[in-house]
Amino acid sequence: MDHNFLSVQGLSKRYAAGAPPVFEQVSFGIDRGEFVCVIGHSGCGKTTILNVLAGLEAASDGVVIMDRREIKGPSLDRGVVFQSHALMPWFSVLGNVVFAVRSRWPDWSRARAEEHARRFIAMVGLKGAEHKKPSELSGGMKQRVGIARAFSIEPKMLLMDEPFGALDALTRGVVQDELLKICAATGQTVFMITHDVDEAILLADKIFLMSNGPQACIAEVVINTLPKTRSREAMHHDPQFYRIRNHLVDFLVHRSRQIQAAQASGVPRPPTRIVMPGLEQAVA
Ligand SMILES: Nc1ncnc2c1ncn2[C@@H]1O[C@H](COP(=O)(O)OP(=O)(O)OP(=O)(O)O)[C@@H](O)[C@H]1O
Repeated sequence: MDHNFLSVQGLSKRYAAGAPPVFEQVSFGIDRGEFVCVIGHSGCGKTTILNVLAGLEAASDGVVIMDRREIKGPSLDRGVVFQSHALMPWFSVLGNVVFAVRSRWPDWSRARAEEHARRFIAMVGLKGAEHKKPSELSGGMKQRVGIARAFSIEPKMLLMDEPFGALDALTRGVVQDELLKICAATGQTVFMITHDVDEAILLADKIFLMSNGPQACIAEVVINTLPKTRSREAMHHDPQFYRIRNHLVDFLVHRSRQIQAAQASGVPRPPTRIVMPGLEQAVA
C-alpha cells in the first residue's frame, strides 16, 4: 500500500480577513486504495476541504500533495461527484460518460471511448439505459451516471460530497452497494463527505471526525475495524458495528461541540486521536 498517497499538512481556511478560520491546522494522510469518509456538523468546512483537494478553492495556509505533486488547481487526476449530479441534459447517459472519457483521453477514437464508457455504465447497473436522456432518469439513476462518469476517467482520487444525500433510503442502499463493488474491483482511493454514520461504517476504511467550526479540526480518525467485505444486511449483526456507531454518534452529540468550546476558551487543541472503538485508543 502506498502510504500517504495524499498528504494534507497544516490546512487552514479563512474566508474574511479578521474572522476566525473555518478550520485550522488540518493535517491527514490517505493511502492509495483507501476509502475515507468525513463526518462533522454543518459549517465545519467539509466541502471547503473537498474543494481544496479538488483544486477548486485555495487554502489560506497549508499544502496538499498527491502522488508527490502539490495540488494547485483542478485536474483530471481527481474525479468529483457532487450531491447534484450536474449531467449535461442534452447528452444521453452514454454521451455524458463519453464526454468525460474523451476529455481524459482526447486521442481515443469514438468507438474506443464508447466501449470504455459502456463498461462503467454497466458497473453502476445502467446497462440498457445508455441512450436515455437525464430527464428520463430517476434521481438514483442520475447519481449513478455521475458515479460512472467519475470512475470512467480512472482518477487517482475520487472526491464525493454527500453523493447520496438526495436519494431515498432504498435507492441509497442500492447505489451504496454498487459503489462498494466498484471500489473493491478498482481499488479506487476515495474521500467522501457524508452525514450518515451507517453509510460511513459501510463504506469507509477510516472515518475522520471534525469538531465544530469555527477553528474546526480533525479531532479523531476512527479506524473501521469491521471486516473489509461488508454488506448492509450482515453489518448490523456484528456487535462491533454498534461500538463504532455509538462512538460516532457520541462524537457528534457531545465531543464535537466540547472541543470547539474548549478551544474558544483558550485551551490548546489536543492532537488528532486515532481510535479503534472498543478495541484500543492511541494518540497520533
Ligand atoms: N465562498 C464562501 N464565502 C464565505 N464563506 C463561505 C464560503 N463558502 C463557505 N463559507 C463558510 O465556511 C463555512 C464552512 O462551509 P462548508 O460548506 O465548507 O461547510 P460544510 O461542513 O461542508 O457544511 P455542510 O455540512 O452544511 O455542507 C460555513 O460557515 C460557510 O458559511
